[in-house]
Amino acid sequence: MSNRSFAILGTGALGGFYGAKLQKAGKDVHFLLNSDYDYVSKHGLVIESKDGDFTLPQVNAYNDVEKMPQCDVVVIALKTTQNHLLPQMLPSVVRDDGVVLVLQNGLAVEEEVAKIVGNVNIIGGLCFLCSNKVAAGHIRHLDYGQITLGGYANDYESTGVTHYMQQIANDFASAGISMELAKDLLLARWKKLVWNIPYNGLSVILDARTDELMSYVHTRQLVEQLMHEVALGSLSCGRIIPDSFIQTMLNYTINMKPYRTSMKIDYDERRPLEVEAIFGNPLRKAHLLGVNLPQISCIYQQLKFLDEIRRVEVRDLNS
Ligand SMILES: NC(=O)C1=CN([C@@H]2O[C@H](COP(=O)(O)OP(=O)(O)OC[C@H]3O[C@@H](n4cnc5c(N)ncnc54)[C@H](OP(=O)(O)O)[C@@H]3O)[C@@H](O)[C@H]2O)C=CC1
Ligand SMILES: CC(C)(CO)C(=O)C(=O)O
Repeated sequence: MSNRSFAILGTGALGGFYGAKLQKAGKDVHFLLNSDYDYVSKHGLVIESKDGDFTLPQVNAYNDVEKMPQCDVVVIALKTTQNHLLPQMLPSVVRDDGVVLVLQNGLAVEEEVAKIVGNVNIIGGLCFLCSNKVAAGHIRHLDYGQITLGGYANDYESTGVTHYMQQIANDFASAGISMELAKDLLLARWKKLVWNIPYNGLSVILDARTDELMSYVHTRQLVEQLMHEVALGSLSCGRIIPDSFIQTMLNYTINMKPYRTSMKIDYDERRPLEVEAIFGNPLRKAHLLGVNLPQISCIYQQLKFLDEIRRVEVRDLNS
């Protein structure tokens, strides 16, 4: 067993789930919390999971990154809407020569991380996980859980499978998490967007669950068209997504339990939407390479409107 230490920045649906699994497997894990800090420092974490429920009555909880020890692996599990906090969080918690593991959805976060901490290894992880936080320190894992890891190098050059990726995959695998290693992080991120762009976007705009989007011919066609446009975006970066992958994602969703996407949950809960990481960054990357993605752009503009309206409502409610 390795003795690598882990810092989980954002102990919510994803960070709480994977962090708790790592601690249960005997790893040294440190959790950064926000509003749940008091509760979790007293009561720990409860994980309800389709793979078996468990509780951790005691965890290393922090409400200030400066109080955390420097760790070997720093897992970014905040919503990307909080990434403006990373410049003040990362430098103090990551060990020189340590690893920053970005488990968020979307594109280009690794580029932001590389600008903040130059002396570390950066790994991206694509999580096929359906998990929600249902109360303070209480995570409900509904389905799936696999993580695909890919190494980050300047401009998303492909790194192949690195030693660091292998070590971290072993740590997570020893905690019962299914792991896959990708040679090319940029391709892996575009592949994840094949799912997130249509379902996250349409679930909010059309007020629909995944099963509803797949039940009607018009929405199903729209999902498929958006998936093909994501593949065009990927191609603009020189990464080929085959049609068979799109078919696999459609089948995957048909077989999934009816699901409210993470963006839909955020919208319903009046939280900011991850529009820039999931839509804005891919659009800008493709645009810089001379490729416009009109259908994705149309979804992006509608989401920006809905997000802005919600933010104004929340601001007015709190003032
Ligand atoms: N949930 C899932 O199944 C999946 C999620 N993802 C991605 O993972 C990322 C995280 O999503 P998810 O876990 O669902 O989101 P959550 O909102 O459940 O978790 C984020 C956590 O970060 C905490 N946080 C926010 N600000 C701070 C701060 N300043 N200091 C400490 N903690 C803070 C929040 O605490 P508080 O609420 O108290 O502010 C919250 O608990 C996103 O990019 C998402 O797209 C990807 C695949 C699946
Ligand atoms: C694909 C899925 C459902 C789980 O990985 C997801 O990423 C999300 O809801 O945002």
